[in-house]
Amino acid sequence: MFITLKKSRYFKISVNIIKCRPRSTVKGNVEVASTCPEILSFNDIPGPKSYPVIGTLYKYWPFLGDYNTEAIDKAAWLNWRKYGGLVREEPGVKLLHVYEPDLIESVFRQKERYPSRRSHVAMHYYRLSKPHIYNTGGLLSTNGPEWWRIRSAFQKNFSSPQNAKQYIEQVNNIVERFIQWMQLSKISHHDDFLPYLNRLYLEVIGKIAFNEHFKSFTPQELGPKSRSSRVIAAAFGSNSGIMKLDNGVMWRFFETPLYRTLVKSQECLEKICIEILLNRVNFYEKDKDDYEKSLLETFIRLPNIDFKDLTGVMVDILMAAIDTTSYSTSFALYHLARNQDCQNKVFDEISVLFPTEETKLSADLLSKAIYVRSCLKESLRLNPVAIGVGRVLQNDMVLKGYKIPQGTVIVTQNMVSSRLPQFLKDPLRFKPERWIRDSEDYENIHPFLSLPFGFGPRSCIARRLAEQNMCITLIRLIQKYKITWMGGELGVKTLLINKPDQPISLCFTPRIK
Ligand code: HEM
Repeated sequence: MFITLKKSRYFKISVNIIKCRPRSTVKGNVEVASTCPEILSFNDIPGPKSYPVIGTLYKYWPFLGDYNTEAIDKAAWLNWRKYGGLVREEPGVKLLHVYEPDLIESVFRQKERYPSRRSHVAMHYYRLSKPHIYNTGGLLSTNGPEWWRIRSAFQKNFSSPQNAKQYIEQVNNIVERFIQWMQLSKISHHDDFLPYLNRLYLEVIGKIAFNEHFKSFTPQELGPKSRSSRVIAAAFGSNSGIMKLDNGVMWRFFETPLYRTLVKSQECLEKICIEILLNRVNFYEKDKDDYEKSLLETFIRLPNIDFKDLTGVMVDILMAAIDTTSYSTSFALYHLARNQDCQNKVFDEISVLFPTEETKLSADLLSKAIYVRSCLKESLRLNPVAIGVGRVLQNDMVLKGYKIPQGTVIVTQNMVSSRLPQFLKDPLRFKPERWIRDSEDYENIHPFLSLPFGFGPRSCIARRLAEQNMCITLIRLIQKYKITWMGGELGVKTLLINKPDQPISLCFTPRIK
């Protein structure tokens, strides 16, 4: 007798117990359960054919393989259709793709003292080869107790709600200056808006994190060789090669062009960070009372954190802050520009919360901008910057009747799952109301379906700041302009961070007062 197990809570509870339990089998994309006493092995999990020595690595090889690393989401879709909710691969490591939110939850509910990721492997190698500059591979790439040493030191100042709130005014001022610059520069839909958002968020993170004004909208800084242009290019140069390097092996034997780009980008970021850091250390020592509080200022006073730890975290911040926030804002603007009814609701909400342009943007008003925040949530569901979340399993576990050994690299496929009709209604539609409790379109969405900032102690350290910064940008832009989308259907290039695959072509029409 077969029963469907797709949403079974009983099944969710059973996945951690290695005993006789019902297990499901997958036939194409249809999941059915059978009563079966034994736990199956990792190799029994459906997935592409694995060969001796190379495993499934051939799938990633240029010309031979059918995976395009810049369109890895397409491969994830095909695998889901072909193999179902768990997909096994072996590109040099045991790799498991997990699609169903119940199973994703089980993975994250494992008690792990130091949740680990296998990513930024080449960057980790590069930083450890420079012990005079770095103590560790940094927050993004380090695992184990050394990761926790730096994460626990930095996270209080980074993540607490109180800490995020204190930057509202500074960020608002930067966004308002940006809008004035847009007006003066007569930005039109012929311009790609993304590079301007990169500059905006460089200004924002520069101010919040280092109290550094990059002046990136001045004519000199808009040039390609300026400091701000080099930082933005180096952050992108670091991020865009990470996934290919993680999947490649040649860089371990000789300096491949991609590894060289990574090294050059890291060198550029570390040089600029060290200059800022030296400046700040001297400044704080001279004049302790007269400064604007930046993250760096609080970090410098941390016990057990030295200059090399600070360099690592500053480079991580520049790498992690610019592309993520500007891509996410681009997608939010895209969805709002294509869904004028939603944009009108945002405008109505803003008009009530901010009756005049002089109304001060406060933490209290931001917390009341429920529709704006739901739009962001909905946009991040449809277009998360990462296809999913990666973890290295610390202990053996059983998932859907299969034994998953310790050391397996798990990739949760939230981007695909978040677009599946099994898990929410009308999934391809941009519908912020689905997140609003008192709306009639509210859906009780599984909490592990959309995880744009990851989950648990290893989740994005800057989530609150990033959400707040994007909210402020959306509020100020939509307050001023009716925004229309002038491009085609927007897709993604999967470069570790999902980049819009075409220019952000927006028409900004000033709203009539
Ligand atoms: C919309 C903006 C952003 C998104 C969607 C985002 C998303 C993510 C995700 C998915 C992770 C991995 C989480 C996990 O493994 O569970 C992450 C980690 C991280 N993010 Fe963000 N992020 C954003 C902005 C930022 C900003 C602005 C910063 C820095 C100021 C930042 C710094 C970091 C760092 C340092 C980590 C590594 C944390 C660790 O491993 O302990 N992120 N982020």
